[in-house]
Amino acid sequence: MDRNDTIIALASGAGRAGIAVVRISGPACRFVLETISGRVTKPRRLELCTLRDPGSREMLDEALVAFFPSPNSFTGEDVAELHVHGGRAVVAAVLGALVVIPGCRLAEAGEFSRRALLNGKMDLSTVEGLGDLIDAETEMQRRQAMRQMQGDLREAVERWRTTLIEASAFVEAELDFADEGDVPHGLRERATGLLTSVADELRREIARARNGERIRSGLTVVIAGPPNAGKSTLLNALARRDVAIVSDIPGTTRDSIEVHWDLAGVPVTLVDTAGLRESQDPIEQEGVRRARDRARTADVILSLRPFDSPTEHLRDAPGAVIIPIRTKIDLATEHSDIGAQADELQLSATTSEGIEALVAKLEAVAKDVVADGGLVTRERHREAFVGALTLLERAISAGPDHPGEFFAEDIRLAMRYLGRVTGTVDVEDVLDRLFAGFCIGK
Ligand SMILES: Nc1nc2c(ncn2[C@@H]2O[C@H](COP(=O)(O)OP(=O)(O)OP(=O)(O)O)[C@@H](O)[C@H]2O)c(=O)[nH]1
Ligand SMILES: [K+]
Ligand SMILES: [Mg+2]
Repeated sequence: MDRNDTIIALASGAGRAGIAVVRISGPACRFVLETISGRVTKPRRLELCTLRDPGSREMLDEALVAFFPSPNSFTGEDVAELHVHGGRAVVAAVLGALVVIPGCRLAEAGEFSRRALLNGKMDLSTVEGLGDLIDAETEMQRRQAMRQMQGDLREAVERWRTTLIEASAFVEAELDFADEGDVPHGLRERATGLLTSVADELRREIARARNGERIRSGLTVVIAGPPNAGKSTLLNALARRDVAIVSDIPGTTRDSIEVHWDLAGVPVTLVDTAGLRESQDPIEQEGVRRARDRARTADVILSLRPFDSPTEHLRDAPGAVIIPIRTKIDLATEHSDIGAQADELQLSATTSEGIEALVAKLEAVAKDVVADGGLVTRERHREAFVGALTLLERAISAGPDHPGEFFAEDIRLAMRYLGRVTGTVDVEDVLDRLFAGFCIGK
């Protein structure tokens, strides 16, 4: 991947559209404009130009052209945008004409953003925010991505790093004075005070991290319970679609069936599972194994049991919210009813009783997640925060007799962890993975 190449890509979505945007970035940008549109247009103005094939001079399209000279552009390099008519053949012809210009080639996935990062226009956390913004499917994902793209995470990390640098300065001073055998009072205490303030903030963000990750990647809600509890019926009712097969034969559902759902702006994957029971049938056994697997990693478990079954609800799912539900209550008679357990939601898919209350409960869970979202949106951030916190806690608890050199080293390593979040250190580790998920032209 040569950084001196001028890169070209369709920046808008593929397929038929009114307008398509072709983006160009790199040192040959001016030459490209001269070649294809006859002139370099005025900076940051849209100008109507006739695009011509560089070889045959045949007209390719009428386009609005914008030129963003370096360094005031998305990538920091000379950038141009060609707003062409969005037909597939138009786009193919324009791209075809551009890539034969010397020094030009098609961009790789995420290459524009990578250049923006390498040229200091963005840091790793804001590039991630941009990626998430483009992938955002729900309102809360959009808001979260926007905050990160605008630099909320970066600013916090930079603030903490500044505080830690200040703390290091006190320790350095202490080490200097120690050489002279006359250490002024309170330097270590002041350094420890600064570390404590950063550690407190890190701890708070780590506590909220799961919620931030849930907003980004979605909540998993698993419907679990014995065969014929009405799990598939409930999935269909919530999805308002006939997604899963329902029958009065126990063991109908084998595979886990997933439906995507937008719950108060939070993306949700709703999973219907095989009825939990002992079975001789190897396929059903596998279904039950998958059901238990999904329940183990769920954020919310809808634990179902029919009104006439004494089944115990799942209770031991660490980290998950469990909503116990008693189903088919439309069928309950004095003889058959074995009674409600405390905290059970009463539900009938036939009469729709309880459905609204269940949705309200789920929305409340989603709202709690959103209300306590915080700065962390990815496991990568959480790991860096945990790493930094561990070192700060070690330094804080070591006490005043801890050698200053060790204290300073812990601070330095903690700063290194924080630097991973914004990409000031170890950036290459993360880049390839991050940009692989990007589309071409981003
Ligand atoms: N009367 C009544 N019948 C229901 C209700 N919910 C489900 N049923 C019936 O109960 C039977 C089982 O429903 P399913 O949705 O297939 O149950 P399941 O839990 O998915 O069953 P498995 O996939 O076999 O584990 C079907 O005949 C449904 O029509 C309800 O609220 N009231
Ligand atoms: K069934
Ligand atoms: Mg089922």
